[in-house]
Amino acid sequence: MVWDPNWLERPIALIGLSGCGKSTLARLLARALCWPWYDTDAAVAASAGMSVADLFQVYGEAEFRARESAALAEALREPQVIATGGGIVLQAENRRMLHDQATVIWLDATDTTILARLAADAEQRPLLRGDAAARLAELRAQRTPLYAELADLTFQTDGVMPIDLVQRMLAALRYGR
Ligand SMILES: Nc1ncnc2c1ncn2[C@@H]1O[C@H](COP(=O)(O)OP(=O)(O)O)[C@@H](O)[C@H]1O
Ligand SMILES: O=C(O)C1=C[C@@H](OP(=O)(O)O)[C@@H](O)[C@H](O)C1
Ligand SMILES: [Mg+2]
Repeated sequence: MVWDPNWLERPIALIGLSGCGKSTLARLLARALCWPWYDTDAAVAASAGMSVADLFQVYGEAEFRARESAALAEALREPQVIATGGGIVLQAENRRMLHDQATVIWLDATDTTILARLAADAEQRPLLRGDAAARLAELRAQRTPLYAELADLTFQTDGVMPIDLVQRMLAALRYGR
């Protein structure tokens, strides 16, 4: 990682697998920076008038992905902290937008941590239904190279409270740690 003085001049996008803390951290980091925040999943749910889980079930993943790309494009129009969905990196167009227009922070956690965090919430994470551990392993294998290629900064979140992660992010963004 090489510190870039322009990191705080662009929208900040949080990427990573489900359960690594993107939605939680985006709000907290935005508050600390006095910036707005945006969650692409919340925007998609609002645009469809139904939950992400119901959208997957009724209209399918392709419809969700199209709405997700539109939400990302809208989010990148102003400086704010953006929580993406774990699959945002699947589409080349989304990767191009993130690379060109955002400071990208990759949040990671071990499978054990993610499964524990999401145990109470499996119904709202359609891609982890069924054998969640096996699905998570597949998603990690497919997506890790995509997250790694885009990331300006990376944080391992296991055992670190959100508020402490925000302090680490601020230090890295402002001073390169
Ligand atoms: N650093 C953390 N330590 C412990 N629990 C966390 C942490 N970050 C997020 N969580 C919890 O994990 C769950 C998933 O977090 P969320 O922000 O929705 O992740 P994502 O948006 O990446 O899927 C939530 O219950 C949240 O409270
Ligand atoms: O990993 C994925 O493809 C998805 C992750 C979810 O967001 P979180 O990463 O916030 O759980 C949500 O966008 C949708 O269920 C698909
Ligand atoms: Mg989220």
